[in-house]
Amino acid sequence: MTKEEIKEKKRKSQDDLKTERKKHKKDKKDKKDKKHKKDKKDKKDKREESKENCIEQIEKVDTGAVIHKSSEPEISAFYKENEVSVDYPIERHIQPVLTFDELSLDSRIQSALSVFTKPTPIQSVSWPYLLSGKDVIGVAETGSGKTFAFGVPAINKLVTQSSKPKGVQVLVISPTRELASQIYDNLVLLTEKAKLDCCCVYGGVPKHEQREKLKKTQVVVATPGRLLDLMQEGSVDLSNVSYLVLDEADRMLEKGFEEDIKNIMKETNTKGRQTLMFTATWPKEVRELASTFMSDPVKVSIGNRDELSANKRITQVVEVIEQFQKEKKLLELLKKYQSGAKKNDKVLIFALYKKEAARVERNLKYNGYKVAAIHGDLSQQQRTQALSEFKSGASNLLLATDVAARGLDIPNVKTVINLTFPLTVEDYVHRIGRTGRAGQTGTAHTLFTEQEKHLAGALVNVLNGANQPVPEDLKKFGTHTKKKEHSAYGAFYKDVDMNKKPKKITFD
Ligand SMILES: Nc1ncnc2c1ncn2[C@@H]1O[C@H](COP(=O)(O)OP(=O)(O)OP(=O)(O)O)[C@@H](O)[C@H]1O
Repeated sequence: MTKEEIKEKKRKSQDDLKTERKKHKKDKKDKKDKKHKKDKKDKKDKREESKENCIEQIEKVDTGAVIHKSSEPEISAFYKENEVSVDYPIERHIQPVLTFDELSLDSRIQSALSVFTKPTPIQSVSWPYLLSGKDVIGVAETGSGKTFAFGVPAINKLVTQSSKPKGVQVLVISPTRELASQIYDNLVLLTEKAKLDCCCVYGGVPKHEQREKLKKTQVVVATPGRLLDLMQEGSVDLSNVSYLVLDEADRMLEKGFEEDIKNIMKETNTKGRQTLMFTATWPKEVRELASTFMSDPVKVSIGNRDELSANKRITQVVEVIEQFQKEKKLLELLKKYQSGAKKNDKVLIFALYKKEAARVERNLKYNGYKVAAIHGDLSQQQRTQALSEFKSGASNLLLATDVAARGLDIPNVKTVINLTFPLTVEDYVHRIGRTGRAGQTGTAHTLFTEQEKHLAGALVNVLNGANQPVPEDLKKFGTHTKKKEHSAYGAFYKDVDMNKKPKKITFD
């Protein structure tokens, strides 16, 4: 063989090897894709099958607190209409309660519920499990009555106990002071009737009063930081806590809070504890960690919440603009959403960071708007006052950072304006969920800039999932996930991929 021929042969065998490798890689990818598709299909089939079977097989468990009255067709229609899914062995499913008549609670609790006509879907499905002592993960849209979903069984458990409850028995942990305070306001409606004490513990206010209240209370609502502080100084004993709730559970299980939660949980009655997690968004990243705190949990979800999804009663408008156009645009939007017949409509504006919020607040005031603000640079007293003015309607414009994104139940917020897009699309769903609550409708108007293009794909999915129009300008960003420094926030800016854990924001 000549030198040339040898060379040619070598080149050929290298080419063959390359082609072979490419083919192998492609086969591997095809196989993986096929498996992924098959797994997805199997999962879907399983869900459908479980839905079909569950009507026939669900137990009419006698919890003492539930008298099942609804017929199979009624339940079947309810499951379908509300897209209920219960993740639990089919033979251990319990039938939901569709009316308050099906509950046999302590009469004082029952009377507190009489202001409502019927349970919300998350209450209907989770109550039978909770009343029978099970650990529950409850996932339902924003504003769907989750506080009473976990609160009613908690207080009913206390009042129906054979012995008088001693020490702290029920503990609810929430990520922000405002939310803790709101949960407290709801639970007090139940505890007052039942002649029990309830106390709210959060930072930014003196400890003395909280210490005194903790000595005699059975129910505590707390933010993690202050609670740990009081635990460390020996002002609170959690060893009798047998009903523990993490509200906004996905936020509570994020990196920054995780350690605090572990430290709190280990001080509770770990053997006899019923553990609950409630949230509107349940990303994959926290599911495994959650299971380490729970025992044989039932996962109840309302609406198709496997995919991140927004409340469908909210009209979502997304506008792609340039960064520099934002503040002018905001003034136009306020004219649009607060003029004529809409003059007194409540509008909630979200900024991303407190510096931005402070600047926009000044600008709005300069333009003659009476605006209340709530962000981390303000004292707790200022925050509380701003929120209560907005709640009562004394002011109809509130500017907030993500401190107010989750859980806050403010009546009649007609419009949410996202001046700057949040760090994650989960936060977007929570923010816009401040409108369209308790069956009402609302509008969310979002200003989106190129700085956030890495979140465009996930946002498009949320818009599609709620049958909302997707602007062409947004589609142009595709599903880009490239890391990039934010021109407005520079080094403070963290690019958050939907597949990674979101950045922790400390509110406590
Ligand atoms: N059975 C019911 N019928 C009608 N309204 C109800 C019922 N239960 C609770 N509500 C009301 O619905 C509103 C929203 O409830 P809640 O704040 O518990 O929502 P949520 O699901 O916790 O929302 P988020 O995810 O934003 O925290 C409250 O004003 C509450 O009083």
